Amino acid sequence: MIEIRELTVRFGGVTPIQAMDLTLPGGACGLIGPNGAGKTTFFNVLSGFVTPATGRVLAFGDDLLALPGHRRARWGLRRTFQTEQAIEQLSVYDNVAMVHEHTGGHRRDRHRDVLTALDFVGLSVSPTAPVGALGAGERRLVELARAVVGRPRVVLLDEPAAGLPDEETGRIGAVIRRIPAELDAMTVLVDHDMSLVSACCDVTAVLDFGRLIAAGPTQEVLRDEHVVRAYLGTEEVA
Ligand SMILES: Nc1ncnc2c1ncn2[C@@H]1O[C@H](COP(=O)(O)OP(=O)(O)OP(=O)(O)O)[C@@H](O)[C@H]1O
Repeated sequence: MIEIRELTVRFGGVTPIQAMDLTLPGGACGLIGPNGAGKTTFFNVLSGFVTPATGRVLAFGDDLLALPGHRRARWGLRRTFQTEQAIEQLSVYDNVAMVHEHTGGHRRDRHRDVLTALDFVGLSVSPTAPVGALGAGERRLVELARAVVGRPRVVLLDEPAAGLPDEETGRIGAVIRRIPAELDAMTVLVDHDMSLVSACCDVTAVLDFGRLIAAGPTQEVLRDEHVVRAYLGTEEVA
């Protein structure tokens, strides 16, 4: 569970998050909103790239903002970024092992944990293959493997299937859907693809230019008239 209280972020005159109060109950959660609504900024606050002006974030009761960024990773906070982070010249294995090391995984467990993560995401290429030689869908699976290796507790996913065709997006969604039950970690998915959000998230919150405008069971939220208006004018969201 993540509890956000009175969270405000300011960049000069821009306030991308304003007095946000939100409880993400655990399991599979979604966060949606128009471009510039503050979703990535929210992830940046949780992962330590941005310091908020005010507010508290409790993750499973722990005061996340009191921990420096590297301690949050060791605590079990993981994230993917809109742009791929894997290093093209390094192998699939080394790219995942690097995160295992950074997040405090024991060296003696590394081989097993890296192969387990690759198996979990269903990556069928050789672990020794350089990431630069992989196709777009496989590279996104490497990003997911990096986010789940070891012992994640909260996995933040920022448009994890961006740019992929529907079939490969479905494959990514199927992996994300398994994370809460099989890895005992909660997921928070930020995405503009409402079919992916519907498929992966039990509950969804909606940000609109710094303000939380809806939160609840995903199917109800996607039908909410305020959400439909904020997101797409008068059209249905999904
Ligand atoms: N480091 C920064 N300095 C100044 N302004 C910033 C910074 N980071 C984000 N912003 C601004 O904050 C607002 C929210 O941006 P953010 O990237 O969080 O939105 P988003 O909801 O993730 O959008 P998208 O769906 O396009 O990824 C935008 O107006 C953006 O220009």
